[in-house]
Amino acid sequence: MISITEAISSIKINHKPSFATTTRRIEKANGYILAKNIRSPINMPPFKQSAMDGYALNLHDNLTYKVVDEVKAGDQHQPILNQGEAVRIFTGAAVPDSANAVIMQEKVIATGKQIKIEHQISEQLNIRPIGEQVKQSATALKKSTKLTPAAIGYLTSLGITEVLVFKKPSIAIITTGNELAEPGHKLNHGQIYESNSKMLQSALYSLKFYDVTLHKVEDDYTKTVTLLNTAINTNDLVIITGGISVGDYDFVGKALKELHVKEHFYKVKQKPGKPLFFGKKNNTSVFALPGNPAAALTCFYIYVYIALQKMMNRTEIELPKTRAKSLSNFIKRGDRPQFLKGIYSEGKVEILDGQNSSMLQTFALANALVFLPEHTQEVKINDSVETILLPV
Ligand SMILES: Nc1nc2c(c(=O)[nH]1)N[C@H]1C(S)=C(S)[C@@H](COP(=O)(O)OP(=O)(O)OC[C@H]3O[C@@H](n4cnc5c(N)ncnc54)[C@H](O)[C@@H]3O)O[C@H]1N2
Ligand code: MOO
Repeated sequence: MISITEAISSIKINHKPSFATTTRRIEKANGYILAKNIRSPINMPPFKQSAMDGYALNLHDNLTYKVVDEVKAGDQHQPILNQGEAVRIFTGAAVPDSANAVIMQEKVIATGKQIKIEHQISEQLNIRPIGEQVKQSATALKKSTKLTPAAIGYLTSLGITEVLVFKKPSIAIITTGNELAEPGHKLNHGQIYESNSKMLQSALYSLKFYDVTLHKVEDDYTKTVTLLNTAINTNDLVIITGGISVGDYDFVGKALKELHVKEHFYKVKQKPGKPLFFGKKNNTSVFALPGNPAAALTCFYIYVYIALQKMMNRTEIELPKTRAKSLSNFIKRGDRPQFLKGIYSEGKVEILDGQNSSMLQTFALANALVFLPEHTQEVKINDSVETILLPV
């Protein structure tokens, strides 16, 4: 049995960023990392652009201007202004070359075709110069930038429709167990609904990993070997739940051995999630998480999460941690370090009841895991506790 620290460092050491790339449509690239610098194909803005509804002026010494034309957003004509002339203009419209300032309409007195401004204004006022945001051929975003909704908006504003990004791992989730029934069917005696697959798939989706397939296998050694073999050969990451403990019908460990998956660790001194396995075959990572749902999800956040971040070449590879004042008393039994479901808010954390690894009810309310190290036996109200913030 190894420690949590050893398990985490094994995962860090054994995951390298994947440099495989893929081209994605921009609207499907949120959360991906750019695999090369992107040059702007255009100047942005592409023309001298008005930032206000008002008048574009060819400035002169007088405060009175003659309005000679109008340019709306999208208009293509370019009226030529002599000094002292103005055109009515609107936000986003192209400012004529011969205009050198825009005054907002609230600041003028208009009488027929004439306007009067209150005082002299400076050149270029309210004009967004060509290429102010980014110049044509300049680097719009650098390689390794994580694409966010704002980045997608920005690249789209430059007319970019697809981007070269680092591939995300393809992930198989395999659930094991004869007792597992599909929701939608009546439960027979001894059955429970299978919930780990949808839970882990949702956790992956919220981290923006979408290449996820779900598989299930009954407690049968040959079928387990066959399914694991295919999953390992066709995915970058395989997450198995259940069947990893020591029972007569726990076939996952034996199947992984038969398939020559190199074991990096099996069993971590922690609660929940003691029978956690991590191994690799070729470039595929294999995590066998305990079947108990809360144990499986805890192991996902503490361990699988790190593997995913490393694969994606991200810099923040562990979930954020903070110290928080406990709002609860808690007594830890045994000497395993423990992760406890909690609700964190503004520097304080409530440790929830119902910490059993089979229970998801409290996990459904939690937004944090409180970590109690090996030698902490008790938490009292107002004690400072390490708190891991969940991406929920
Ligand atoms: N003799 C020992 N027994 C057990 C030990 C031990 O050290 N010695 N460890 C216990 C701990 S801790 C855990 S955690 C579990 C882990 O067992 P497995 O990973 O082999 O998981 P299963 O036995 O298959 O399932 C455990 C539990 O979870 C339910 N389950 C499984 N899969 C799903 C799913 N997809 N959706 C919902 N629920 C699921 C399953 O029905 C069981 O109730 O072992 C202890 N035993
Ligand atoms: O590891 Mo088990 O998850 O303690 O119940």
